[in-house]
Amino acid sequence: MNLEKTDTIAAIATAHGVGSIAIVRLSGPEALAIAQKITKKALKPRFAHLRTLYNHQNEIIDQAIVIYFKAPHSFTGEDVVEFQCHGGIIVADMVLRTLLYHGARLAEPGEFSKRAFLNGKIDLSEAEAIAKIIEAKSEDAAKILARQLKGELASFVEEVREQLIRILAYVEVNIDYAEEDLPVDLQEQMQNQLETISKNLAKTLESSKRREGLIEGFKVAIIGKPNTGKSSLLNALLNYERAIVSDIAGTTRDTIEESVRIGSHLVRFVDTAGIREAQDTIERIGVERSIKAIEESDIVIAMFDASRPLESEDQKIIDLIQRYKNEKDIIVVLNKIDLGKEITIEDIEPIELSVKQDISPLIKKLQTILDSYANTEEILLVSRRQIDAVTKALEAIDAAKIPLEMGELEIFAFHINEAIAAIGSITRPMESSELLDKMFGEFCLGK
Ligand SMILES: Nc1nc2c(c(=O)[nH]1)N(C=O)[C@@H](CNc1ccc(C(=O)N[C@@H](CCC(=O)O)C(=O)O)cc1)CN2
Ligand SMILES: Nc1nc2c(ncn2[C@@H]2O[C@H](COP(=O)(O)OP(=O)(O)OP(=O)(O)O)[C@@H](O)[C@H]2O)c(=O)[nH]1
Ligand SMILES: [K+]
Ligand SMILES: [Mg+2]
Repeated sequence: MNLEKTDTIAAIATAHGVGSIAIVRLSGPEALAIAQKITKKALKPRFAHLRTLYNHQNEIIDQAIVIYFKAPHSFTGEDVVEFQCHGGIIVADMVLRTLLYHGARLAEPGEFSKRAFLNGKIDLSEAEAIAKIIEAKSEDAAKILARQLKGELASFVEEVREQLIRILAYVEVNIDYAEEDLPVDLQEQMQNQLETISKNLAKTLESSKRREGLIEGFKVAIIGKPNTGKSSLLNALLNYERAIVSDIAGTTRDTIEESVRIGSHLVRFVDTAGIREAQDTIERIGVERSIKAIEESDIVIAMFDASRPLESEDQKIIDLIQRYKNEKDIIVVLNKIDLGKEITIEDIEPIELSVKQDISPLIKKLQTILDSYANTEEILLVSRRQIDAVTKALEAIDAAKIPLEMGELEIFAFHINEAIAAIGSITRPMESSELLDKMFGEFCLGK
């Protein structure tokens, strides 16, 4: 039993700055008593009361909406009182200081969420979603995290865990009671079930990696020979003159990266140095850099100058398109169509445009591709920690296959237990207080 007395904690939950309302949160066993000292009135659970707030010298400091959430029916699972006071930093600070004067302690970053976790109100995957939602940089990210916050990943974890436990149950019966080998049909059945679980986990890992851009932003590389208008396109996409544009071939020397939102998506555009015939080392480096940019991107925009016949430098780009067309979404753009069309490229359906006039056909195409990435029902892992846990579970299941074939049931059970622990750690790690401190310590203050 934990005999340590839990502190009552307080913090400002809203952003530090000028806004119309600021919220101060108070959580812990003394929350109600402390709240009554500042409001001088009783509070009914889950009612929005308009109350006058007083400081310790009995001066009026604000008129605020005060809500009491009685334990365990609160965000933290403890008694919680919220003060929704007038915005700006001065009033909220006075309210906070008064709460501290009456015996509350200033919360550590993430301490409200940590308490919610320790009291079983949220699991770790939900806590992670809360932390990330606050920092989401696109609607895509916020939507995926809202699904996780609702417990989607937690249900997936629970399902896989139960399947593994069921397999383990067969074995345990056999370790204890049977001298002879597992019946062949049972062994086969277990192998099949493990295979299904493996496939399911591998699919989740794969689609999470492929859709990392939903959280972090998708990468789009712009490649092409010199002077096709790559930097002009970057500037048009960003709506400001980020990159130097000139009629001198080889203007862009190093890759330039910049992010912009397209609809609900966050996109990071990468403008590269033009690919030229590799006569010297520096130019070969240019080709290698473009290859790297392609490999690191989700979508490739390959630019050609429509007003000039196809040149051997363009052929290098076409070769790259052929090489990567099965792995990447590639959009071929024939730029400078305002100067007329001289180029012909076979077997490719390009978008013809003039970056100087209108890039909306390209933006439309990008939006269609990005929408298709975002439109997914699949379970997505959103942190390194979650990806590592699934990877570990997969490895443990893999390691269990041979002992199962050999009838070494204890070794088999050991590995399946490893897999169960690994997958379970996504929501409920074997309580290591260090891990929890580290995780919740990265949260914002007041969360
Ligand atoms: N004012 C306010 N808005 C907020 C929060 C908050 O703490 N305060 N949240 C903070 O992140 C988020 C909402 N999350 C919350 C989660 C649970 C409970 C809660 O009271 N849970 C109780 C009762 C459930 C119910 O009535 O259905 C419980 O789980 O028992 C409150 C907020 C976003 N908006
Ligand atoms: N007429 C016309 N000129 C364009 C268009 N787009 C770009 N240009 C011009 O083409 C030249 C090259 O443009 P850049 O954007 O520097 O080309 P780049 O592909 O980044 O060139 P490097 O960085 O040297 O590889 C500039 O003079 C631009 O003004 C267009 O749609 N029409
Ligand atoms: K140029
Ligand atoms: Mg350039």
